[in-house]
Amino acid sequence: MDEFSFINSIKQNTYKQSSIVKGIGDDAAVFRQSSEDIVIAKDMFVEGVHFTKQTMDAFHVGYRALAANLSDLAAMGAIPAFYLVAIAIPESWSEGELDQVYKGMKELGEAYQMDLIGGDTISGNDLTISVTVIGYTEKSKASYRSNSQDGDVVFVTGTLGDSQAGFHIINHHGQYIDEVFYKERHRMPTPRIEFVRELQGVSRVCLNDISDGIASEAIEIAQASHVNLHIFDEKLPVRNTFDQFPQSLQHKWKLFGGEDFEILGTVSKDDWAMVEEAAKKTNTKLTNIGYVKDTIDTTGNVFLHRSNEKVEQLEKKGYNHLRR
Ligand SMILES: Nc1ncnc2c1ncn2[C@@H]1O[C@H](COP(=O)(O)OP(=O)(O)O)[C@@H](O)[C@H]1O
Ligand SMILES: Cc1ncc(C[n+]2csc(CCOP(=O)(O)OP(=O)(O)O)c2C)c(N)n1
Ligand SMILES: [Mg+2]
Ligand SMILES: [Mg+2]
Ligand SMILES: [Mg+2]
Repeated sequence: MDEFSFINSIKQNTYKQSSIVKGIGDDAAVFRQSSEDIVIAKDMFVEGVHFTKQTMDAFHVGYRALAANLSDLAAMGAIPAFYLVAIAIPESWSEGELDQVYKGMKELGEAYQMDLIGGDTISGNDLTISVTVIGYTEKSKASYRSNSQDGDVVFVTGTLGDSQAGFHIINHHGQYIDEVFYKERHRMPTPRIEFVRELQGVSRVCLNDISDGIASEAIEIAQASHVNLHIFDEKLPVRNTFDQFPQSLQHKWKLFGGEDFEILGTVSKDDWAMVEEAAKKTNTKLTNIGYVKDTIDTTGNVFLHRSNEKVEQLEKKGYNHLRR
């Protein structure tokens, strides 16, 4: 294998998106768009930081790298269309493994009619994948973190803490219930594209996806919208077998764990029924976990109401790459 035969091997023969003018094979890709807003996001996925050969198979590496990026498109309410992949490949990764990485990406990409339209290939010391995704929304319909308002309902999809529970199971030998579910939530998270696309009829919705833990993502919404979020610990959705783990770990994983790639959002009370309808239609678990309160004296804070009536202000202490 050399660089160019590798690129040839990953190149699509045909494209699904009708807006494509030039895909892989020139200095850049070209697509044509006239009436929608273009949405672009990039997330890296790096050996030793996001995964090791012990925590994931090559297929999962590709799948998870693209899933995290699709989750960011979901958080904008966007329809996925294209992706570009820059990859640094160590000598220790075989041709067969690389093939599996791209198979993982392809499986998810094809599920959303996405085309791989470019990227870059180099050799490197740790497998590093940098994905760029491109999607679109109807004009002015992107769901910004700054869209939250006083009185909104706070909601979250799916269950929380699963990915870190899966990571724990992978790294600690032992007997666990529901092992397959938790491991898969770590390796093959579901970007909530279908659900957010059903929210198009809602006039204003605020969304953020949970990569660093719900506390961190909730604070991002509170700060961008200049509001306070109040969430109830007892309402935070967890898997029915989550109580097999020590309580302190449950608390840590569901609030600060991250990598669940669920959607945290807020919407007006009047539109809550439409969100419930979207969840039902797309078979997505949805939970009302609290409310938004605008006060004159403080904004940008998130308060966790505990079952003992105690209220604590949450810190942004989820996953943070440059915390030193
Ligand atoms: N090195 C960088 N250069 C430019 N923009 C960046 C860089 N890192 C992050 N960003 C931007 O900062 C914002 C927040 O990034 P991030 O916290 O990674 O979001 P998310 O958790 O949704 O992936 C995004 O708009 C992202 O594009
Ligand atoms: C080997 C390994 N160590 C640690 C983790 C935990 N971890 C790594 S990155 C991360 C946060 C999410 O990744 P990030 O790059 O911050 O995604 P973004 O917020 O940009 O979407 C977590 C919880 C892991 N998944 N694998
Ligand atoms: Mg990011
Ligand atoms: Mg995000
Ligand atoms: Mg992060």
